[in-house]
Amino acid sequence: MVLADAGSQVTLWARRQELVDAVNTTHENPDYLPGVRLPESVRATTDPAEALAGADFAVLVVPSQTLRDNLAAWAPLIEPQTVLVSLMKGIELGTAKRMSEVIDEVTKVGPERVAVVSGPNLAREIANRQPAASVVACVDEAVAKRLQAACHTPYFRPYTNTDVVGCELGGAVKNVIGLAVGMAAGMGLGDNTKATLITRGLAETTRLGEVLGADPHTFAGLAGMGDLVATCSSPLSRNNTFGMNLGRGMSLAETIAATRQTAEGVKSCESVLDLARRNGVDMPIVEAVVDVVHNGRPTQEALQTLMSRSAKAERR
Ligand SMILES: NC(=O)c1ccc[n+]([C@@H]2O[C@H](COP(=O)([O-])OP(=O)(O)OC[C@H]3O[C@@H](n4cnc5c(N)ncnc54)[C@H](O)[C@@H]3O)[C@@H](O)[C@H]2O)c1
Ligand SMILES: O=P(O)(O)OC[C@H](O)CO
Repeated sequence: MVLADAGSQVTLWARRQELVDAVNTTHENPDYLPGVRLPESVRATTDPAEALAGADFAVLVVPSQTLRDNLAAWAPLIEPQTVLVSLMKGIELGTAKRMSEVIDEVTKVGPERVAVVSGPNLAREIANRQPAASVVACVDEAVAKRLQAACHTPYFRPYTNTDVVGCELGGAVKNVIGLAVGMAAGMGLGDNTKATLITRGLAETTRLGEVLGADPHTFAGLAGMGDLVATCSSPLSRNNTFGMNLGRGMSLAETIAATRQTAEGVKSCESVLDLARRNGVDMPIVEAVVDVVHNGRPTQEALQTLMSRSAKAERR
């Protein structure tokens, strides 16, 4: 919708024929965004070759853990001019790779043809055309500027950045911190606890980012603090809601059953922790989330562990 509103002809790929038919005939995606009328210049197809033919940009947005397999099938269809754009906010399990790394590894297009869009961009609010800003990141600034122009609308304001690593880490780790903040809210804890988790969550994200070569300033921007604040304060956030259900005492199985859409932090908390450990970075909040989500640790115990860590300087 954003790309179409900015003037592009958009072809949406989807797996199910009935959803494609609904988008093409009613201009609505009834399963994911009911009540939102899509521009008529958005067409849908089940054929990836049709979606990719002649594309200036291919915007990739599937659950992060499914990207590699999907992309392997699409790679032969990607034309030499096409820039690959990731909207995904996850880290791959097993490899601990960011999505742009997976894209480059599978397609071999080179980092200059891989871009990332990340920021406080809850889909439902964007679909309602509420004002929002975002970051368009690519190591090649000229490519970032082209993509910025392609998604700039009166309600969507993209800023360019060349720090792909920082933008992607900001997006992936905020989902995990969103789970932690949701858990605290579900436990009935108040704003001091939530603000502490948000701020120290950003501190551990920045610590990881610096070791991986990101610009620490990125984490104070839209793809860092901006996205973290949106996710940690919104009832629309799947990660926040997922955490809240766990904090209220629902089991993991019940919480998964209650979650219709992708809450990336549930899987990515493990891969973020893996990435941190590979790089010798301490991420205690991420570790606590993994303990609760994957090791069945009660939220109260995980919180106690966090609060009983040794006292230290705020910056180290
Ligand atoms: N929804 C948001 O507000 C938002 C905002 C910014 C970024 N993101 C990111 O976008 C990514 C996708 O999330 P979403 O919100 O679109 O999730 P979603 O659950 O709403 O939609 C996921 C889509 O992927 C499809 N899908 C599921 N498994 C698939 C597979 N194996 N192969 C191909 N398609 C598959 C589903 O059918 C669905 O259409 C995530 O990384 C998320 O962090 C989401
Ligand atoms: O619903 P969430 O938790 O995946 O958050 C959505 C977006 O990432 C916010 O920018």
